Parts: sequence; structure tokens; C-alpha cells
Amino acid sequence: VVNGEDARPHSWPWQISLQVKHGSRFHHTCGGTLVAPRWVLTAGHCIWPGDVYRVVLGEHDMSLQEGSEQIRDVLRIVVHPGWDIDHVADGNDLALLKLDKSPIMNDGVGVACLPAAGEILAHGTACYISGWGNLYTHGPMPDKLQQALLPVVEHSMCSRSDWWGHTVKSTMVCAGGDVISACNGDSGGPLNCLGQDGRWYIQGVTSFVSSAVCNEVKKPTVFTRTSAFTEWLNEVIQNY
Ligand SMILES: CC(C)C[C@H](NC(=O)[C@H](CCCC[NH3+])NC(=O)C(F)(F)F)C(=O)Nc1ccc(C(C)C)cc1
Repeated sequence: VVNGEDARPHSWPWQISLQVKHGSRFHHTCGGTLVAPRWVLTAGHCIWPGDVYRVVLGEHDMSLQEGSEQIRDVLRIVVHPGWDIDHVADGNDLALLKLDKSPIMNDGVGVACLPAAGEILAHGTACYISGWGNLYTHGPMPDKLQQALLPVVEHSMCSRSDWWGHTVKSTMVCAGGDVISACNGDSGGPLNCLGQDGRWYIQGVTSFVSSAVCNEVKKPTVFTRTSAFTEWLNEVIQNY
């Protein structure tokens, strides 16, 4: 996250770190969200065939063993059938990961809510992005989970020719567009938006930012809009 701040530890208890095995060590590659006791939602572009992954829950400071961390293996990976790394602009940038067993739910680990099918957020809705992605383009990763307030940008503005144009689809949601943004490593993480009922809803899964610079003005962070995939999400979580 560029121009964010340290999150209060465990204030986003559904935020996970997706870690990929290189040699004998695992390292953070993407964010993700616990959306059911045994299911993590992340981005399709985080998944590379043949790689071995694990999920770390209850994480805050990556440089410390804080005692709240829980590590789970990934039993199964279901990438959205419409995802194609060569057609990022087509969207469908989603993957569901089934954990070998449910984590222990406590103050540091919990499940987030998914929105109702078709829910569209009004322009300017205040949401938070969270993640351990780079602090600036080609910059370092933070140790502590970062967060930032990112206002929703309605599709009509986000698809203006000097904004994202036709690259952004209606199955995506834009947020930001000024000097705050996601950056590499935030991919797959949540766009956290407070619902009328006082619960936090995951309205987006972090997908892409400008290929020039993460926090390019008029290039808001683009998220996969979860309310456009309710049927697929429920089908996989209930039947796989
Ligand atoms: C230096 C980094 C910031 C480059 C930038 N990276 C990204 O946007 C990466 C991965 C995107 C998947 C596609 N490879 N995602 C992120 O950094 C995220 F915002 F999600 F955290 C990028 O490639 N952006 C990009 C790529 C392709 C498109 C096409 C849809 C035109 C748009 C943006």
C-alpha cells in the first residue's frame, strides 16, 4: 500500500498472507481474505501452476513471531474459469483456496462477509484497503500490515478515457485515484467496506494498478467486484 499507515494489530482478522515456497523457504506473494472457515479468497493472478502455497492467518508484523500466527496448508486451489493472465482486462481475477483445516477463530482470526449479489457501491463510499504490498513502486515491503482509506470511484468516472478507459469492466470496482494505492504484493487482498449493519464486507479483491507507477493519479486501484461473482463463490464454497 502506497501512502498508507500501520494497521492496528488484528483489526482486519480476515486478512491473510499467501506465501509461496521457493527452495526450502516460504515468502509472502499476495494478500487474501478468509471468507469461510476453510476458504480463502485471493486473486487468480497470484496463482502459478506447480507452485506450493501456504496461508498465514493472524499475522501482523512479518519480522516477528507474535504468537497469534496460524499456518495452514492449501488442500485445493480453484481459479475462476474465466481468468486468463494474458487478458487481465477481461477480469475474473479470482481464486479460492481450500485450507487443510479451519484455523482457530479468535480475536486475531475471523471470517469476513461477502456482499449480496449485484451490490454496487455509490461514488465516494469510504472503504479501506489492507496489505503487505510494496510501500511504493519497486519499493520495499513493510513488516507491519498497512491500511489506507480509499474512496470508491464509480464506473462512469473510472472508465473515462484519461482514467482506465475500456480496461476497466463493470465486474470490477475502482477506488482511490490519487496518491494512495495498492502496489505489488497487495494483490488478492480485500477492499474492506463497512455495511449498514456495522459488519465489514469484502467488496473487492485487489487486482491491478498502473503498470507505470502504483499510485498514478487518475489510475485508481482496480479490484474484482465480489458482488459480481456471488453465484460462483457460493457454488465453490458449498460444493468443492
Ligand atoms: C509495477 C507493477 C505495479 C505493475 C502492475 N502490477 C500490478 O498491477 C499487479 C499485478 C497485475 C496482474 C497483471 N500482471 N497488481 C498489483 O500490484 C495490485 F494492485 F494488485 F496489488 C501491472 O502489471 N499493472 C497492469 C498490468 C496490465 C494491465 C492491463 C489490464 C492493461 C493493467 C495494469
